Amino acid sequence: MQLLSRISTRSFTSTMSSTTPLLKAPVKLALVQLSGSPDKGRNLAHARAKVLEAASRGARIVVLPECFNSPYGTKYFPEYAETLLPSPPSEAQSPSYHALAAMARDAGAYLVGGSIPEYEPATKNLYNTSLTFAPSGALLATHRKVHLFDIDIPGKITFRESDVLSPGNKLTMIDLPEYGLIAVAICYDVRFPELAMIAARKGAFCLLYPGAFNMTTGPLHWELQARARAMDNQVYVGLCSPARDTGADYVAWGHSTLVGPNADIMEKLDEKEGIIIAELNHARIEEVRKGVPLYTQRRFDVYPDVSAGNVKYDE
Ligand SMILES: NC(=O)CC(=O)C(=O)O
Repeated sequence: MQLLSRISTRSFTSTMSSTTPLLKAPVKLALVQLSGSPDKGRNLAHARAKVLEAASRGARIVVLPECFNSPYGTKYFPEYAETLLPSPPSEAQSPSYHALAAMARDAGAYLVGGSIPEYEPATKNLYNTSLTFAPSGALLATHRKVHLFDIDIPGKITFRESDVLSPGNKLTMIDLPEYGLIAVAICYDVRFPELAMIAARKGAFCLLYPGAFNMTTGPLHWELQARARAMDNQVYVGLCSPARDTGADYVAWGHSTLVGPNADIMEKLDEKEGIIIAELNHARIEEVRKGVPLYTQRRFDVYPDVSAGNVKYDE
């Protein structure tokens, strides 16, 4: 008995205090489900119009979909890829980077810029990369998709991002000074609960995934993944998809979804273009964690804490 209580006291130590406010002030988040086309210029202009619309409706964090500037597919990535060159006169080589920076600045909002195909000249590698900008237009973080989408479901879908892309090597957490920490990852990354768990234990209030599930995996797993990550971690989760284009090589499921910390669907779109805007607040996280106090009940004497040890992440 004595031994048990000694073990449990030690193992109940969480990496966070339950009184730490994860979300410092209520914030409106927008998930912008965009229709795309093969025309990169049109995609950037369209994204800009929708980001400004979301901001005019009060959103202070705006999220775009995976590969919002190009069609999604391995044959498109080399053609649409850009090298990330922040300073002028590189605008022509890096149009998406500069367009996103301007959108954030003109919207006066944090912008999780979906993802774009990226080319790194030094290594000649291609990545599926998400750029997050501050309301000033400054780049805050870069997330390269860590888990590449390689699946083979006979008769349904075969996709191998690793034929052309290289994986990123870190977890991405971003400090938004007025609000707190968010984590950003891309699509297939959502299927790996470790990323979400580590981010939440490090104090993220919201996990954001630009993503593009398809007509096979979308109905099966899209909502389930979002709700599972929220349920396990008692945080907000946002999945932001392109709108469905049945003429595209890869037909996206759509259904951008915002889930609350109790795994509740706060808002969900259908397959068409649209914008979700909803308020996130700390009181809701606290209420959920008080009711089901997972954060004080973990047993790291029985199993390891995945957020401890050798984790590569930006904070
Ligand atoms: N497109 C992806 O990266 C992932 C996906 O469609 C799935 O996991 O299903």
